[in-house]
Amino acid sequence: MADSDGSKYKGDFRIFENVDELATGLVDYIAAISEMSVKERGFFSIALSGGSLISFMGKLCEAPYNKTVDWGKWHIFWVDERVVAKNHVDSNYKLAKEVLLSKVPILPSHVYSINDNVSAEEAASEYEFVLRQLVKTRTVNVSESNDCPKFDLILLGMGPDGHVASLFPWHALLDLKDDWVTYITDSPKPPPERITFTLPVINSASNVAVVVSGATKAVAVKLVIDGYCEESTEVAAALPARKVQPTDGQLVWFLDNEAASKLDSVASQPPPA
Ligand SMILES: O=C(O)[C@H](O)[C@@H](O)[C@H](O)[C@H](O)COP(=O)(O)O
Repeated sequence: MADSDGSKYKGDFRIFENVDELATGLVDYIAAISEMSVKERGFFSIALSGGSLISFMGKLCEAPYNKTVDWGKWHIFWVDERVVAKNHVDSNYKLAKEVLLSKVPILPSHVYSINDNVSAEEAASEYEFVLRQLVKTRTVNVSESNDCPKFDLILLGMGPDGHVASLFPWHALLDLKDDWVTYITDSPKPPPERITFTLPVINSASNVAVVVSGATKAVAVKLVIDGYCEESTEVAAALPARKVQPTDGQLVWFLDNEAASKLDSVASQPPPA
């Protein structure tokens, strides 16, 4: 189904029986992009969202990934982060550290967490400054079309309202064109204060993966991918996830059967050989 402007939502869609198989498919994909990025650039720049997505990444601590991934070349960022102390239960950094960062030999200097001692506005500004330095050194690649940072991989979750990162339906942040990192103080999903990448940065990535599981997301998944859902009065085009369309990167959705249960026709496409 196309949007009012006739655009059809494009992407690859991988549907898995259950979350365990989804997690395996996801970490295989991450390991493959890591290997390709390190071979091509000598670095792998990956940006993480929060939520259940991170629990799936725990498989990277297991064989064979713990031995085959070139962890020393990883540079880890956050697509969005709650403006709380880094040891707070709501911190995406804390979540990623417990599940992955504390269990694999990623260099601490390659882990770019926010300054948790300043306001949301200052944290966003500082994070963007750090990012601009890393684009200058090409640790993070740059998009030829708009000078945005071109991450090797951006990992997104999606809320039941179709939000990604900390970009929520109908929010003014969705219209930002020049900022790379912005902030929100009225997040509908608690906690209220967060920093977040903007859509231009997300859509400049070489690879974007949207990782969604569970029946509670099925209506939003259908609205985003099919462009309509009889069970909802929501305007599909307003869902931030439907605005994720990488300019010249690859988009892959990782779905379990429950999240994909209302889709019309997306046949599960096996990963490339
Ligand atoms: O910091 C955050 O809250 C996230 O970045 C947010 O975008 C999350 O990824 C989705 O809300 C999905 O979360 P679940 O997968 O846990 O539902």
